[in-house]
Amino acid sequence: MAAQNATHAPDHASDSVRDREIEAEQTHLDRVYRRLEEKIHEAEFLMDDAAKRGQVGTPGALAERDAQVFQAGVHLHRLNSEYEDFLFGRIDLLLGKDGKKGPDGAYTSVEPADGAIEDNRAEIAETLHIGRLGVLDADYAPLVIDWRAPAAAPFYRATPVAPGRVVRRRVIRSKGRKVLGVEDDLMRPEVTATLDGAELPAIGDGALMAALGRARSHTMRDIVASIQAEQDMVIRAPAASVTEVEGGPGTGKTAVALHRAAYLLYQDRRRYAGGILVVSPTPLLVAYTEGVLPSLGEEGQVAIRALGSLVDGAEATAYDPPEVARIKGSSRMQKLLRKAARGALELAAPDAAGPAREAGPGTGQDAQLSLEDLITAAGDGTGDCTGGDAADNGAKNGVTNGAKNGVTNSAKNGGQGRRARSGTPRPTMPTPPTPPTPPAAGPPTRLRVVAFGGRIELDADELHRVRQAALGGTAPVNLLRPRARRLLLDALWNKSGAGRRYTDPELAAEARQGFDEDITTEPEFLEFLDAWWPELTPRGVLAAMADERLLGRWARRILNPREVRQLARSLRRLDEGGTSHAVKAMGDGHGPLSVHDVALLDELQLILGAPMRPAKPREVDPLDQLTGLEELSTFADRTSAGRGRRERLAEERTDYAHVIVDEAQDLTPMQWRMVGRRGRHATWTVVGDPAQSSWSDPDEAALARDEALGARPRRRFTLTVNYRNPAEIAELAAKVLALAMPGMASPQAVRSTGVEPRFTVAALDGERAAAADEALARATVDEAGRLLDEVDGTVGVVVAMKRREQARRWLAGLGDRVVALGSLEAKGLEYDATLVVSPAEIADESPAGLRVLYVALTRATQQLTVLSTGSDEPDPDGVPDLLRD
Ligand SMILES: Nc1ncnc2c1ncn2[C@@H]1O[C@H](COP(=O)(O)OP(=O)(O)OP(=O)(O)O)[C@@H](O)[C@H]1O
Repeated sequence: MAAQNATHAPDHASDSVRDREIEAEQTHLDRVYRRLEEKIHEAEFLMDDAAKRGQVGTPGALAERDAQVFQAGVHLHRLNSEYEDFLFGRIDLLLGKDGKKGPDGAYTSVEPADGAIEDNRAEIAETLHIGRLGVLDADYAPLVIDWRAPAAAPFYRATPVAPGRVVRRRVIRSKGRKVLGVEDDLMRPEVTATLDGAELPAIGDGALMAALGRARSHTMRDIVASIQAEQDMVIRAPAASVTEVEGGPGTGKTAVALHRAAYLLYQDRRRYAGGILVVSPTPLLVAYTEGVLPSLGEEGQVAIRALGSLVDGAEATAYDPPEVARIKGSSRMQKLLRKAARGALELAAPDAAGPAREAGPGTGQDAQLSLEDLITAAGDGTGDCTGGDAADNGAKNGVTNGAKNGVTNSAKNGGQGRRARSGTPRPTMPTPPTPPTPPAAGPPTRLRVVAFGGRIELDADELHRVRQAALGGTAPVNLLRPRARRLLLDALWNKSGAGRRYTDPELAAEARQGFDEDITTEPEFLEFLDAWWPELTPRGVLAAMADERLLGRWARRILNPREVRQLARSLRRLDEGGTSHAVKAMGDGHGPLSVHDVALLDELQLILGAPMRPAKPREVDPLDQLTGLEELSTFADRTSAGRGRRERLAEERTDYAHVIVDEAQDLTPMQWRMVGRRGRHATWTVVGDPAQSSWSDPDEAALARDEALGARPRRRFTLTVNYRNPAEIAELAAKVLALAMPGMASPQAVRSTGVEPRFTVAALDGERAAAADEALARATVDEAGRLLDEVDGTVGVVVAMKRREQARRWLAGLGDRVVALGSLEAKGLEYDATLVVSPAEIADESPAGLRVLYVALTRATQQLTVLSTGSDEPDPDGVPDLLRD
């Protein structure tokens, strides 16, 4: 920790010294802007020159340069108006041990030269300014060092214990082109240092405290100006393999993970052109954090996605009740989904009412029938692929005379225009004058073809056997269709007995080839195949699982009957119309998804196999194209134009070069599998806090996590300082931590505000439920209003999940500084003030309830109120049972 231990002069510098220092920084900033303008002029000159000299270079290169100049102009304009702190830091350094300079023009030595300090006096040998991008002057001397460059590392790492060459670290606050203030930390307070003969002053109360004291908005800010040493170690950790970071609430895990993404891109843009994925637990946390990377100059290659939106087309925000989430998240689902996918084949094709089925005669089935029904219904004449009469007609018409002599004359006989091949027998399928069959669901239960002048039929049992044979092994169900087709042909061929008629294997093979060709080019056969082996969709299969009877069969020895009931009931949501029979659901499944459904969809995608689609060309990253001036992009630029692009990039990619998992403690085993598939070849940064886990079976999740990360070597870090909560709030939260995870250490709060948490009580025991709710509503609104008056920024009201909608209604009139959150939604977020409503309700909601309550209690940066109901058993001071000593 640098600033925490650093000595900052307690604002002893007089106003005139402060003004002088600000003036000096202003002069430097002006120089930087002048240099940026020069660079734009240079680019414009190049353009002009190129135009004068005609087509020098390829048209593509000229267009690129044109775009570059245009972009640079736009960016400069925005830099002027929008970049609050383009230049934010400065370090004053002693002479280094060696005189070597790095590529950024700065001296590389970490340690000071012998004799750099004598009698506690020293001369500053080098001053570096740190900013969001690097700028060199015309002589290649550094005007600004990019915060990610090695030369900037001492700005973050130096501490009074290990100051290296740093004497003073300064944070500069600016807006647009104007410097507003400076905050200094002295790393060697005992040394009197001079710069150009004048003593080096120290101004302000220290940068970290200034940053932490600022009011919060609904979006996270970058911490680039005040990254602390232990955080910097994580951000700059080598990219290889897996970086795991643990730390309590408010230790900066999310901030560090995002800064690390920017650092990795800076270090090796080519490598990470494969994209960086940041996985967040909730859309709220995505919205809260998504501005950080653009403000650091990076966004084009980073996709931030919530767990509920990780699968294209899925946008889940609903939460399952804990007992259902527990089932859906468990790794037992893998086996169940495999069974369900195979079982679902027996149900209707998704387009069961579509034209293909109408074209195939006799495929009608009672839409409500399940597999058993379908099989027992076989043989009643409704499940044919080809109508019996029609088949007879075909035979009578002499379309086929697969005769003993093996000569086919279907072409001669005008048989359906098939290609005639001498020497091969000609099995055929007739094209019967079929009356359209009413749309129906359920797979066909009989396949009938006409070949060799006779009818060949596979009945329901035979078809079932063929299906089982095709399903052997673990290959994706949709991709097994060619195999099923081949096995069907084998079965038909065997049944025809034609194979026995040929003693000459060559003739037999030729006959078989003709047989296959003729049958498989018949529309009726293809229609049969479509209906009998439909292409399954993940949503369709999931919806089919809403049928409790079917699910019970598929889940035998996997779930208990209670779990089957709970799961089936939950999946009924997918069947929008509410008609929950499985067959209809198979063609439907487009109802709202829960967050946990998404991992199931992803697993099913794997089990079913994606239909082949032409590969989309990968988009070129504009950052790769812009050379030299690429650094000059700004926040507004990147957020507006970037969003659409970011979404497209995320849509196209399922495999990333680096995966960052935030709040990793919350991923269920099924979610780990989903995320793991997106980083099969990736390096990883995984941040989390076991004490905040809302998942009830951490061992199972740990196993799934290990599988997702594979055998890659891991590097572990622990963050120990809580930058969010004042000590007063952290102390209260620690009481719940002691209950939730006995023995687990709390992070150390970096500051204290002197404001103790407040306790109030809404409703007392014995009140009727409606009256108690009203009292709770009133108390919530009153207290939220009071907190809004107390703080300048945001107020978060955290309630049990079951009260989420209710609380939103209660608070609707208080404006947008206040937000109502279900306890599971509070993950990762922070507010100036937090109101936690009924700790007992939150804790009782799930087996991990105490940990969820711990999360709720650690969201505030300034003030916390705990509002109790009767069930909290508050003492006379309003302190609920759970929070007493
Ligand atoms: N070095 C720093 N300088 C200034 N602010 C910081 C620093 N480190 C963290 N913070 C601030 O502390 C707060 C907590 O950070 P962050 O959300 O990243 O913590 P976290 O460990 O992810 O917390 P949680 O586990 O509760 O989600 C944020 O407001 C962040 O900006």
